[in-house]
Amino acid sequence: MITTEQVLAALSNVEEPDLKKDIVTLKMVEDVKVDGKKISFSVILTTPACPLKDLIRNACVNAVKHFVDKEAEVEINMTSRVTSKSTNAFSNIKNIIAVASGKGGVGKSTVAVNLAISLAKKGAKVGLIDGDIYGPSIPIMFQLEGAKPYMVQVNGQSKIQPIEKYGIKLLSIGFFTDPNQAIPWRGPMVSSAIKQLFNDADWGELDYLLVDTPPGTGDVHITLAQGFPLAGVVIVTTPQNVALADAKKGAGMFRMEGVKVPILGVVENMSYFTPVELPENKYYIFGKGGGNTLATQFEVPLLGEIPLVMAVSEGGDSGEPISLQNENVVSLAFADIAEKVAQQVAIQNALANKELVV
Ligand SMILES: Nc1ncnc2c1ncn2[C@@H]1O[C@H](COP(=O)(O)OP(=O)(O)OP(=O)(O)O)[C@@H](O)[C@H]1O
Repeated sequence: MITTEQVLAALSNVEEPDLKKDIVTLKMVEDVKVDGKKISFSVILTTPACPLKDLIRNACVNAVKHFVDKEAEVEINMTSRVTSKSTNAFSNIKNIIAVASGKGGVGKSTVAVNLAISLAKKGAKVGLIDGDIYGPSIPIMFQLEGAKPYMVQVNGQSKIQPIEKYGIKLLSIGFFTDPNQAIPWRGPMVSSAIKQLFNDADWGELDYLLVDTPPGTGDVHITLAQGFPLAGVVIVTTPQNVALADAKKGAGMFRMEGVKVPILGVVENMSYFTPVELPENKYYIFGKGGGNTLATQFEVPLLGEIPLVMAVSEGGDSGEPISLQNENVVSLAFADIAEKVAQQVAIQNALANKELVV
């Protein structure tokens, strides 16, 4: 007769490739049930966007068949519980991810929005803060210009209710300012506005809260890096040398002593132009390989390369970001980037919690 102990012993041969420990030691296996040759259990991944899901599932099936019974009928419920740093002060927001660039106009907001949508499509609970005080573009990208968030009472306190669209909870500085009026932002004002978006809003439970930051390194970045337990930062660049040089400075700020925010990786946007009618033709109009060089210099992954495609800017302007579509080259690229970001967050959390030693 097969026992649950035998199943667990077999599964202790399955290694989580990123965390480099077996899935039983990592407490990723739950609800083991045995009924004759029918064996079922749950595997709890570190994120619903886990790129290793199929690999781990296959390894589990193989381990049970190899070590327990080759005729076993294995049923696995692949589920997830998103991890967080144990020092994270927010009990409801598991991971805050900043999206930053050195230069303006490289597609930072485009990446932040499509990344948020791609993570939500994988089943994660996602929030997005538009912290680009100088040019908040998220209201336009979600067709929410002029929208005003409601206030709600939470435990006797008045809180801002984020606006929900496409399954994402959103707050933008743009919801509280007049788009026709330029605001002379001073350091302390910036800092308190950003803090309010976090602390005075009713975010509920979130797996990932993405923050779109202004270009460069300024008060928003300092406030975030010093005041919040960031899970990491995603650096967006285009391939040109000028963009790369600025991206290097931007990324460098997060590496400074006293800041030390993990860089999750580099996204190269507008990597090449591809005509709709000839998708196999790639024209590297801004140069080739810059994002990869930057990622190598910082010893971080290149998370992906997004082509220059008209549908991306059309999606942004019309309030229907391209990642809402399914079988599209760009939305597939963003889906892949979302998996890689979630994977890097899980690795950084494991490192911070001393569950992973490198
Ligand atoms: N891969 C792409 N293909 C085509 N157009 C793109 C692509 N990425 C971004 N764009 C367009 O380029 C413009 C700038 O993008 P976006 O606003 O995302 O940049 P940003 O870096 O956030 O800018 P800012 O400096 O204002 O914060 C937008 O019109 C956007 O739709």
